[in-house]
Amino acid sequence: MSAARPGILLVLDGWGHAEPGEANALTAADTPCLDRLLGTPLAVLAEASGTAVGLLPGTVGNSEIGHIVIGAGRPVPYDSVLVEERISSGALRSDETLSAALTGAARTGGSLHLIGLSSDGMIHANVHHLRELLHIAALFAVPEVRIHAITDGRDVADGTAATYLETVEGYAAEAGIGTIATVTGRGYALDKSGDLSLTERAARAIADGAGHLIGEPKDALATTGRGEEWVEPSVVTGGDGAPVGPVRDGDVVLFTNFRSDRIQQLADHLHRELAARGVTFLSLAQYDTAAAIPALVHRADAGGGLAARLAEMGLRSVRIAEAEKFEHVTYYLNGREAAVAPVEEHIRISDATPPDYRARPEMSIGQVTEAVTSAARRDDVPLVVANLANIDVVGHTGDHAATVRAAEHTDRAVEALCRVASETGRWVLLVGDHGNAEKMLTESGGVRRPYGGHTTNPVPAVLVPAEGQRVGRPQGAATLADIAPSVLSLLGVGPAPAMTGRALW
Ligand SMILES: O=C(O)[C@@H](CO)OP(=O)(O)O
Ligand SMILES: [Mn+2]
Ligand SMILES: [Mn+2]
Repeated sequence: MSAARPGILLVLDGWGHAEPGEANALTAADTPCLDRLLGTPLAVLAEASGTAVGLLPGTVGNSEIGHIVIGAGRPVPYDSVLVEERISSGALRSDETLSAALTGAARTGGSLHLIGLSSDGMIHANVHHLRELLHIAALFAVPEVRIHAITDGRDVADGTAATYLETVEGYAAEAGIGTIATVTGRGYALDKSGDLSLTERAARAIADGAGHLIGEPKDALATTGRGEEWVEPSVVTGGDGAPVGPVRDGDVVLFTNFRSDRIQQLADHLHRELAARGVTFLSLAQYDTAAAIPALVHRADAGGGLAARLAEMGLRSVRIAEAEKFEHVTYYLNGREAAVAPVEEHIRISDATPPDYRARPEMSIGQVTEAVTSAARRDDVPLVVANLANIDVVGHTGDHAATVRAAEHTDRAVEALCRVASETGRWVLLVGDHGNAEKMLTESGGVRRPYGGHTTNPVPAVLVPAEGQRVGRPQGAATLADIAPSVLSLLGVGPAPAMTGRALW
C-alpha cells in the first residue's frame, strides 16, 4: 500500500483499446496527452466485458455493469446473466408471479403485452428471450399476446431491425401465439433524459393504438430518416384497418428489458395511466421505477464496495458527471444504493436540451472540468470521481469524425485535470468503463456499416502518481474489479472484505 495521497478517479466512458485502423476513432484523433499516458509503464489494459465483470461470456461491456464493478471491486452477476439462467433452466415457467398473472389473463380473456428492445445487443435486452416468454404464454393458454417491438440501431448496427422483427415473428409462429402490434424506435420508447414528449409518443401507440398506421411491422422502418433508433411510433393494423393490439382493462404488461435505466421512464408513464384500469404490470428484471412493478428476476447484491469503505473511513468524495452519466458515478458506482452517504457530494452537470451530439462533441466537458478542478482544490476531499462522457455518448452516433473530435476534447480536459492534480498533490487514475469509440465500423456479410455500439475490447487503466509518490508497476492481467482496491490503496486504505480485485499500483 502506498503512502496516503488524495486523488482523482476519472472514468473515460467508452474508452476502449484496439489497434489503429479505419474503424478506430481514438487512434485517429490528435490526443497527445492520452497517447503519452498510455505509453508510460503505469498503463495497463483491463478486461471490462464478459465474465470478467459478471456478464455472459463474449458480451460487450456497458456503463451500468462497468461502474458497478469499478465501485464493487469484484465481478457482480449482471441482470442479463440472472435472466438467462432463469430462462435456460426452465425455472421461469414455474415462476409464481408470472403464473398468477398469466392464469388470470387466461381466465378473464386478457391479453399479454410484451414490451422491450428487439435486438440481441445484450446491453438492455435480448430479443431471443421472447422465444421462452411466448412459449410460456402458450403453455398458460393466454388468449393472445401483443408484442410491442422497440427498434435499436444503437447497441447493434443500423439496418438490422428488419432481421430482428423477422426473428420475433418466427418465435411467434413457432409458439403458435403472438402478433407484433407496434414498432417504435428506442429514441422514443427508451428516452431517459426526462423528455416525456418522446415517452408519450411511444405510450400512445402501445396503450391506445394511436400512431403512424402500418400494414406490416417492417413498414415502420421506412418512417425514419435518422437511423432505427428513431423509427416513428407505428401501429400495425388488421385487415379492417383497426389497430391490432392496444392495451385493454384487465390485460397483463410484461417489460422484457433486463436493464432498467432507459425503459423505466416508459414503464412509469404507462403504469400511471393503466394500473388504475386493472392492467397488471410485470418486469423481467428489477427496475428502478417510481411504481412498484413486480420483477420476475431479482438483482445480485453489489454493495460493500468503495462507497461503503469511504463512508466507514470517513473519507469525503465528490462525484461529478454530465446528466447522461450522473447515475453511473453515484448510484451504480455505489452498488445501486440510492442513499447518499454524508461523506458524499454529487454534482450533476445538466445540459438543458440534449442536442444532436454530432454537432456538439464537446458536450459540457468544460463545466465538468471546472467542477473537478474546484473539488480538487479542496483539502477536505480525498477523492474526486468524475465521468467524461464524450467518447461514449458521441461514439453512439456512429459518426467517426464527430467521435474523433469528442476524443480530442477529452484529451484536452485530461491534460488540464492532470495539471490541476499535479498542483494539488493528487494522483489521477484514468480508466474506461467499456469499449466503444475504438470500433466505429462493423462488417457483416461483406457489408461495412457505421457502428456506434460497445465492444468486448479491454480498456486502458493508467495511473499518474502524485508528485513524489512511489508506486509499483501493474503486474499480470487486470480487470475493472481491480480499480476500487487500487483507489483505496492510493488513499492509504485497505480493500473492503468483499472485494476480490487487487491493487494494481
Ligand atoms: O446508451 C445506453 O443506454 C447504452 C447503450 O444502449 O450505453 P451505456 O451502457 O454506455 O449507457
Ligand atoms: Mn459507458
Ligand atoms: Mn454507451
